[in-house]
Amino acid sequence: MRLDIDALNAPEALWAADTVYRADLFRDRVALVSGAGSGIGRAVALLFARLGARLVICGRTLEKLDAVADFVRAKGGEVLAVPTNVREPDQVENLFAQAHAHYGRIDCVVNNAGGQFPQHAIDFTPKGWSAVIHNNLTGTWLMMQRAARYWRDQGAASASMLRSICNIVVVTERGMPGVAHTVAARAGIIGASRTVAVEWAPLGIRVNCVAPGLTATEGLRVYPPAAQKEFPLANPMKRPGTPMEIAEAVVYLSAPSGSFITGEVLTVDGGGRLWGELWTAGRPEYYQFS
Ligand SMILES: CCCCC/C=C/C(=O)SCCNC(=O)CCNC(=O)[C@H](O)C(C)(C)COP(=O)(O)OP(=O)(O)OC[C@H]1O[C@@H](n2cnc3c(N)ncnc32)[C@H](O)[C@@H]1OP(=O)(O)O
Ligand SMILES: NC(=O)C1=CN([C@@H]2O[C@H](COP(=O)(O)OP(=O)(O)OC[C@H]3O[C@@H](n4cnc5c(N)ncnc54)[C@H](OP(=O)(O)O)[C@@H]3O)[C@@H](O)[C@H]2O)C=CC1
Repeated sequence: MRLDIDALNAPEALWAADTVYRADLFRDRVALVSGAGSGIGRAVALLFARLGARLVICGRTLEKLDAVADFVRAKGGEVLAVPTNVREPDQVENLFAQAHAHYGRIDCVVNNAGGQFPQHAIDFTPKGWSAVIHNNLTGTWLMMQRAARYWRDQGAASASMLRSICNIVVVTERGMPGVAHTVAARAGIIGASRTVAVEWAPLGIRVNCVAPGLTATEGLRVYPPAAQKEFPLANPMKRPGTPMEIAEAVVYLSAPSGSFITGEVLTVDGGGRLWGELWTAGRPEYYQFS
């Protein structure tokens, strides 16, 4: 399979890509995107910026954030970049404090930061399991809860406020061999999202998830060549999704187009939930065809 990862993720290409949304959709809004220095998070941040949003972006690596921020500013957009490890409560606190001090408001939060390593579950060490659970379950949870407290402290919501949380997860229905730790973490986020969609509705907050299937980002390079070779078998379309396709789904849920949607998981996987095989750590002999 030829994955044109660099071309699909180039900021200029993302900025020029077709979008179904109107250019002022997020004018005067503030969108906070985690893990925005690369891949899906960067595509989401750039789409928000193209649609008029002022950005808060975070991730652990300042250089990656600066590159995105410089690009957006060169296009006339406004960005606050705050290096943050979402696993650390104090850093999450600092992120929201800086965002409020800078803009005085936050409208949408996209919890995209995350990742894992491929390994057969029987070989997980306690430390490896914990690292993935902390990154993807605890980190996303800390961001969700901080956002809800922020909006609660802002007072009653008005009809014009978005107050949207969108969590990037994985498709969990059939599990995913080779990444059981991340499937466990993301299933936890889906369950928590459905629960707080109810608890936080009185605060005017909507909570949804986007579950991408195989998506062509830099992140795929951590997978072994044997797994990468089989990635076209991941869905009936026999291709990876693009970061722009995921970004359009995130915007759909975050914008007024999603105003009657909460507690939902929007799967964007080319039908991979219905047909396909994704052996992230390679196909075991037992499952070979011959
Ligand atoms: C095609 C498949 C689709 C599946 C759907 C999802 C796709 C994607 O998400 S695409 C990619 C997204 N991006 C990434 O996954 C980024 C790369 N991953 C990581 O950064 C790490 O995996 C991390 C999430 C665990 C990073 O956390 P961190 O705390 O920084 O972890 P450490 O590097 O310190 O490692 C802690 C601990 O974890 C075990 N471990 C880490 N890497 C591996 C590995 N490659 N193989 C086996 N075990 C690993 C290990 O126990 C580490 O401890 P030490 O042994 O003491 O280093
Ligand atoms: N690509 C795919 O096929 C799929 C991806 N996903 C999920 O989508 C999200 C984005 O992945 P993708 O763009 O592909 O891969 P990337 O690896 O490019 O993106 C992950 C981003 O998250 C940041 N990040 C990771 N851990 C933390 C942390 N603790 N605190 C703050 N930032 C963090 C990373 O930056 P830094 O290291 O600088 O902190 C990086 O920018 C992830 O949650 C991923 O698991 C889900 C399904 C499929």
